[in-house]
Amino acid sequence: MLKALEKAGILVEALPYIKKFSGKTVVIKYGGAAMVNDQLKEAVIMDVILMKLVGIHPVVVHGGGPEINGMLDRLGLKSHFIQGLRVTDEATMEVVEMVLAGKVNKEIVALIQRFGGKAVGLCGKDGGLIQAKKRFELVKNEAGARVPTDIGFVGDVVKIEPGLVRELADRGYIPVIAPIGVGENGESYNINADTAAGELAQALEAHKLVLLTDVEGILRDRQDKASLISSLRIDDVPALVEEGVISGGMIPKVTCCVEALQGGVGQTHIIDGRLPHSLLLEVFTDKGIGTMVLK
Ligand SMILES: Nc1ncnc2c1ncn2[C@@H]1O[C@H](COP(=O)(O)OP(=O)(O)O)[C@@H](O)[C@H]1O
Ligand SMILES: CC(=O)N[C@@H](CCC(=O)OP(=O)(O)O)C(=O)O
Repeated sequence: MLKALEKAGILVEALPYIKKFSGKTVVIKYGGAAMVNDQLKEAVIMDVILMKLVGIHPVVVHGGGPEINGMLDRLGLKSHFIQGLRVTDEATMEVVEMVLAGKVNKEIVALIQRFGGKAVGLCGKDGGLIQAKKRFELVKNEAGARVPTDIGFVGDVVKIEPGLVRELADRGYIPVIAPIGVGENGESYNINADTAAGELAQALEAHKLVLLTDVEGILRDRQDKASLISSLRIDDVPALVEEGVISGGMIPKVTCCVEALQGGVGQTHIIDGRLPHSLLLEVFTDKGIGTMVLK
């Protein structure tokens, strides 16, 4: 049990951070891998609600990769990834949209409401929020050259229309956003949730972008927790990707941090969403956790 003085100390420690972030936007990417159990989900949601109550504008962008895999599995469809991105044919796109915009999005909204917050769920189609076009992923061929490769209905963000999100945030709501983009002809695009979060953070001129995931942060050696890279300069990122230290799902994460910083976002962090209240620790305490990617 914490003694009263210690509890007070914790609150006092939070004060400068509350003051610093009041009125500022913090984009939180809540990944499927960090949504593994209800207890953890509730802890994340409570942190987000607390942020809102002290005057910060949290915006949640969620993933749901494992949920999509589960549903594809039940339907007898295969999951296939290239460089961390799901190869998305028409049937897969239908499932992705149903799971992300239909199921996961509304579950998060309901949870926020249940714990006393106010939330509105959107996908990138609502109000033209995330406008996208087909992405051609650069993939190394046998000769080692990077060639543009068709991976189906995977989208690149063309434009973000952030007005609606700002209005909702100003009116006391926590916007919850599913990473589905809309094309010129109203077609849907599957956008990696980290990428969508990074783009939204830029468009909203966010103070901070926090990516919650299922590892401690960026590890130099994935078998060794002690090898956590606690701060990483953007200039050092390409070499770590080239060496294979950063691979798979970590590639879109670190790329989106780099782009967000270049696009004016103040701070970017990759933290462990499995650790209860990691978000709170990151935002309100002196104790840095996870990996901070910085300019
Ligand atoms: N250097 C690294 N450090 C930590 N994790 C890494 C690294 N390189 C690749 N990864 C992988 O990236 C994963 C996180 O990405 P992903 O599975 O897409 O998570 P999320 O669902 O949270 O977006 C980790 O679980 C790990 O398997
Ligand atoms: C193009 C692409 O890969 N889209 C992702 C979108 C969901 C996502 O990013 O979920 P996590 O954050 O839980 O990984 C997918 O289909 O899995």
